[in-house]
Amino acid sequence: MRLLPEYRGRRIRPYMRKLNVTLAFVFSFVLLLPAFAFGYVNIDALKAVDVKTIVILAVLSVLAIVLGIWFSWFFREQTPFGKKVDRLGILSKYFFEHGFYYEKKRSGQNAKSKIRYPKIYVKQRKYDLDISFEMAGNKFQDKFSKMGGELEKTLFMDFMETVDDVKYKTYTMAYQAFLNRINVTDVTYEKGKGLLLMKNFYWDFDSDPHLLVAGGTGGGKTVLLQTLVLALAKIGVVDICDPKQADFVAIADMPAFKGRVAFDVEDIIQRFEKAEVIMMARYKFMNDERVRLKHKSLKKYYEYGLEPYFISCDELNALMAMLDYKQRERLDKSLGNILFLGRQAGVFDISAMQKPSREDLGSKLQANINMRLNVGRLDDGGYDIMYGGVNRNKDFKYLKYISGRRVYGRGYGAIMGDVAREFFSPNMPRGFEFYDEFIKLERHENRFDPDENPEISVDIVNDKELLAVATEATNQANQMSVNKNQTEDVKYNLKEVADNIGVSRPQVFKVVKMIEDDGYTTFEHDDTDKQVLTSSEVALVKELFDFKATNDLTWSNAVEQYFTKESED
Ligand SMILES: Nc1ncnc2c1ncn2[C@@H]1O[C@H](COP(=O)(O)OP(=O)(O)OP(=O)(O)O)[C@@H](O)[C@H]1O
Repeated sequence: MRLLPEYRGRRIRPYMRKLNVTLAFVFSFVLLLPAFAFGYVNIDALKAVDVKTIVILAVLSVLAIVLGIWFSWFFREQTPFGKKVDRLGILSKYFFEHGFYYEKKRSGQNAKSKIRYPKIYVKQRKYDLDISFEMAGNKFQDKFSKMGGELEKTLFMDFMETVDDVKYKTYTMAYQAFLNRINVTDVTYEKGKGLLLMKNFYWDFDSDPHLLVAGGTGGGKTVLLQTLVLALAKIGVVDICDPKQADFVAIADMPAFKGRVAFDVEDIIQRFEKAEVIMMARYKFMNDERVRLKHKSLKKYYEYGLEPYFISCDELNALMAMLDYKQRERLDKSLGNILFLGRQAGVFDISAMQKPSREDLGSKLQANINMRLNVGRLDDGGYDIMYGGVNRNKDFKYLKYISGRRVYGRGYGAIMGDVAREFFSPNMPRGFEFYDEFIKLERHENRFDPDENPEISVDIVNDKELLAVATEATNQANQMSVNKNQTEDVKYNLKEVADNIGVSRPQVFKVVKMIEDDGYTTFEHDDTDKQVLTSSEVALVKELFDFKATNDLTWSNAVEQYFTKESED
């Protein structure tokens, strides 16, 4: 039970729309004080119309006004506090210009009418802000329920998600994603979290298998792909397909990649066919181990001591354009099986393309790639294929410059079904050469690759029994979105849960509390009585966020329907 109303931040008021003028006025006034003092001291000269004194006073006054206006601009645009103040002004102006106000006529013929805004609050944090709109019968409530895109345009920020409660609808908007950018060399794998791509942004391939990277020419797709290859080759084997024979030519003879880079169309198709063999050979090994260890069901690859295996392909559009009908069929079959069955065996695909297209991907392939990143510019259709219906109203922006500097590798990222968030591909520092890093990589052996182990038979892909084992394991894994055994001992506090999901801590707190209060489940509490969640509980909360977004529900409805649906299932 709550004794006090929830603090939702600063209320937006009509006067705030004139904050920039007010600030300029205040700054100018302060700076005019020396001019006034000068005038006061030289009052006699002024009375005597001394030209020199008048000129000095005029210059001082003009300077004070110009400086006052500049200070006001500098404060609002360049200081963190000033930016917060500026956002209040921008929002107030937006609500005024779009008629989101009540007007009360005052008595008297020429009296101005009084303006009042509905209750709108802004809570600004370091990386994001919440804007809460009062609904509860408010005449603007229909408009307030579709504000995501408008707020993005108005504040030039990234819409993350909405949370509904009884009276308010709250939009979370993120800014300064740029500050979360990391360097290429900081991209590392963290157990239980995945590959760190940005501060608080991971690709957890074990729970969100396969990655699609898209972006127009020069957007930074290849640099991102090289970054991924560099980080992933440290934790497993990476095979590479480069149909344009461009960026990976130099690494083909390096220890970690020798015999693992394909350029010709036929070689590339064979590489995908071999990746399917590798996947099935891993399933065979895992299943034999399952029998030996007397496991009831097949666990994930790392439970049997295996490292992940990745197959990456740059320029998928170009590759598809080069294939004849037969080749396309072969590629679709192998890639399709890898995308569908790869997760449990730790076999992951990374595909990069200039322009995501339904023909090149096919709906089956597309549906099984869980993680999406784009860098540079895409057209509307491209964003739609990448991020789906949940993001249809999102205002995807293309930024070439930030603070006057050319920016590379900016785009969006999301797990399929989530709201896309602004993404900055890890920064390649000046003077950094991938070549120097690739050459240092140690070779990880791949005992499931028929090229590297003659005992592996390519016919394993036709083993019907093994296929049944793989399919069943996949179906089971798909039902349980996170394998409980993996990180049962790792506990996440609510801040970590929020970071993992990409939402704010208060939102997670609210959902967790609602689940507990409604008696659906209880979470463990730490010494300070704060909830801590296991990874499967994190997955549950995340699924709830997805469920709410996909079905466009209020939180209480989402929680209720989600758990009733679960128990019916
Ligand atoms: N993350 C980054 N950090 C710093 N610079 C980058 C980054 N990404 C790209 N660049 C700069 O942009 C240039 C082009 O990037 P990249 O080759 O990755 O583009 P692309 O999208 O693959 O284009 P294409 O499809 O034509 O090959 C790079 O040579 C580099 O100078």
